[in-house]
Amino acid sequence: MRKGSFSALRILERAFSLRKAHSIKDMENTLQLVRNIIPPLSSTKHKGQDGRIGVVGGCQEYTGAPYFAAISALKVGADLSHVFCASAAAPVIKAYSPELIVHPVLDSPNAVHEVEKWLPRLHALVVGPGLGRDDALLRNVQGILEVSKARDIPVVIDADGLWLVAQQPALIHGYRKAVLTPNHMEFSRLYDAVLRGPMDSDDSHGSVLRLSQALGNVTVVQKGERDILSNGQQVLVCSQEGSSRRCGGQGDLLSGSLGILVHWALLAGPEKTNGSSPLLVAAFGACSLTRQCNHQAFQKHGRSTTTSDMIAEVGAAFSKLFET
Ligand SMILES: NC(=O)C1=CN([C@@H]2O[C@H](COP(=O)(O)OP(=O)(O)OC[C@H]3O[C@@H](n4cnc5c(N)ncnc54)[C@H](O)[C@@H]3O)[C@@H](O)[C@H]2O)[C@@H](O)CC1
Ligand SMILES: Nc1ncnc2c1ncn2[C@@H]1O[C@H](COP(=O)(O)OP(=O)(O)OP(=O)(O)O)[C@@H](O)[C@H]1O
Ligand SMILES: [Mg+2]
Repeated sequence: MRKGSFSALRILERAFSLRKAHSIKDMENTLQLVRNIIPPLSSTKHKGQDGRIGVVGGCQEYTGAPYFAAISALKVGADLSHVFCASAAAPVIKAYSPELIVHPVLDSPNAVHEVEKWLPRLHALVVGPGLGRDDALLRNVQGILEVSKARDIPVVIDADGLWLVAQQPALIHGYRKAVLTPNHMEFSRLYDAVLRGPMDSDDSHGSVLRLSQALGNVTVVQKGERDILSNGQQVLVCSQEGSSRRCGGQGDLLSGSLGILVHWALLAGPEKTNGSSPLLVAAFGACSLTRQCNHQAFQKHGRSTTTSDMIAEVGAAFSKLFET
């Protein structure tokens, strides 16, 4: 190798390691903000006080996704976790877990009312895991989103909930208590629908920032090799070590965890997040936790790792990241 190209390589290596050190420091600072929003365990609290979460999703085809989301909210620390699903999915989800409260209402003609009557008792909704794309169900979910917004309930929107938002961005435009958690495909579909053009794949920070701004500063979490999070003002990157195992359901773990973290973050407020947006801090917490669960499960199970193995790691991963 020529001398000039050798020193250029050294400079590049140094720049890379400085950037890495900088991003590790940023990650640690943001993890500290997540720690600040976690409510202390206390013997004086009553059931429900640390969070009651509702998951809206689950149809004939998909029963795993709403289960993963709802059980993850409980494992992270919610006291009660409800699932509002289509009637065909309910007995299956109930059979997975006695810990979930399951309402077979989503395909009923009164679906919006059936969910709305529970809203005064819920702190946050996770809308979309395993919802499917049936028009009648999506119309009901549109109504549920409208009544939830009217009551100022925080909503995490994932999976087929994002399909609905791509059809009707006005549904959540400007709603500051919404967080969207698109995967690669969901992000490009949303970007196309909202910004009326393909995203620039060489500028993922800019794309996430622009999508959030175009949606009226709704918080957007683009999941991927690195998760990129923005509220249209600030951009955070989560590159917590995970693994190369990409089994289905990991996004459901993320959206369910985020449901409870969003509630905790809003309760704690910006004083506890050092002026950063509570929703961004919550989203950073859920991304780090999901990736840490993936890392720990992969250490034990390698290629056979599934989302159930990751859920079994939630307790240890939470302690490692947030209870140090
Ligand atoms: N056990 C279950 O019940 C599960 C159900 N699921 C549900 O399945 C439904 C459809 O979800 P999908 O995520 O398949 O959504 P889509 O139907 O939009 O498909 C996304 C597609 O993008 C591909 N993709 C993902 N990341 C990519 C990347 N980085 N580059 C290129 N392609 C990429 C995936 O292979 C998938 O085929 C949702 O309701 C979802 O909740 C999933 O959550 C997985 C688990
Ligand atoms: N290439 C990758 N490397 C490391 N982590 C990744 C990678 N892609 C996604 N992840 C992580 O996996 C988790 C789920 O993201 P993913 O893109 O699989 O969501 P999803 O497609 O919605 O999942 P689901 O199957 O639940 O619908 C996120 O925490 C994300 O950070
Ligand atoms: Mg998904």
